[in-house]
Amino acid sequence: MPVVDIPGSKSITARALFLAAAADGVTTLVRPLRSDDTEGFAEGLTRLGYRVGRTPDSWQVDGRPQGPAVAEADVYCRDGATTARFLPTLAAAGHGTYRFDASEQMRRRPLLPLTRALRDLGVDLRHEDREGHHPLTVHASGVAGGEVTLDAGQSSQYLTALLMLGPLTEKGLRVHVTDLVSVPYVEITTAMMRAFGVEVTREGNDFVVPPGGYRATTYPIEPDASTSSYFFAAAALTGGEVTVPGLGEGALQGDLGFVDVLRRMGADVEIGGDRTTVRGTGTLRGLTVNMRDISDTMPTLAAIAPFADGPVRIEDVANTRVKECDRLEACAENLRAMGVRVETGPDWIEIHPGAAPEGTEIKTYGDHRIVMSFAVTGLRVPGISFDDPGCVRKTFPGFHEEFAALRARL
Ligand SMILES: O=C(O)C1=C[C@@H](OP(=O)(O)O)[C@@H](O)[C@H](O)C1
Ligand SMILES: C=C(OP(=O)(O)O)C(=O)O
Repeated sequence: MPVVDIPGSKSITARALFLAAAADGVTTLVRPLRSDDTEGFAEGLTRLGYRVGRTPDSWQVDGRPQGPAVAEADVYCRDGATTARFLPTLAAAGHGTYRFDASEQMRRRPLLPLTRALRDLGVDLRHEDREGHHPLTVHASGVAGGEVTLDAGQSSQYLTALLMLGPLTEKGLRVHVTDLVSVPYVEITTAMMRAFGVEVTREGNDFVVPPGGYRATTYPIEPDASTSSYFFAAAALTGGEVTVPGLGEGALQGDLGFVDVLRRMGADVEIGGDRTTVRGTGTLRGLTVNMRDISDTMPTLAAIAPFADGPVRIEDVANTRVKECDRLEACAENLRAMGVRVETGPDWIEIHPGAAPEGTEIKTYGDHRIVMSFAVTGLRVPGISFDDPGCVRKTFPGFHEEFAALRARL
């Protein structure tokens, strides 16, 4: 019975770094994710003058409720959207001139609703080249707070950034949200803010955050639920069994809900107090599923869909087009290269199982999830390779070794 130790959650590590930096006192992150995204986040904090101490199993952050310790900084956010969207927001609460840039991939990804909201709150924020994209400079002089309207229909990260900024403002924040995707990620944010001493209240479409700052704490990081999806999918696809410890009934991450999709398809799923087990049964039913809440697992499902007993239709995932790549088209293109019939629309993909898929070199577009998803397909299709296998470093540098070890045990 393979038990797989999954590295820490990217989303929780990024939030914990932000909240720790903003808190009064020293916070310890226990078992943070060590990957390109989170190392980039920690490096960004260091550039802004925060002290981040590291041991193999924990990171310590000296909080600075008054904001960055330096008056000027140049921060490179790499490929991380959490870094690229959360750090400029944190910096806005301080006093100084902070420039943020990112990789080509991240520069293409949108940011405008967040930067508009920050400007509406009085932040002097200037985009260098293209409005709503990196690079950008924040001329920070603190944030008074008040009311602001936000369209988070493209990314919930805009809302998370503003909510986490709230306690650092003088008056607190009321964010009126006109649209919102990836709702469970906002629930991670509010649960974590509570652990750092701040209660966010919801009044209809308004999120209300009190002023007053954060309290430092010791924060254990859950294993990453999105990363776990590849291992759970592997069990469902091969008739094997996979247990992930540390992710159970009380898990913060909505992406654990991917196991409910596998259950609907025919897998046996057990969610215990502190672990989750998926057992493949040999049945993989086709289905129609709305993945608006758990869209990082859309490629995982697309990658096993050719083995279902009927069409798999994934709906309401328009924003997967503005992730590390256009994931709907990347999944469709790679499945077609394997000989699978696929259709896509503005916010959906439909995969039609047919003849046995053929091996191909997967076009990854530098997207870690395209690699990890099609590695699962590779359990049933000989001859799958990747044009850029190393891009898994974004969230799981050891993925290929761990997955090979699982493969040998399934
Ligand atoms: O807040 C977060 O940590 C994340 C939110 C989601 O993004 P969107 O809200 O842009 O869908 C998710 O896809 C991303 O991997 C991490
Ligand atoms: C979309 C993702 O990352 P981010 O938006 O945090 O860069 C992801 O990890 O799938």
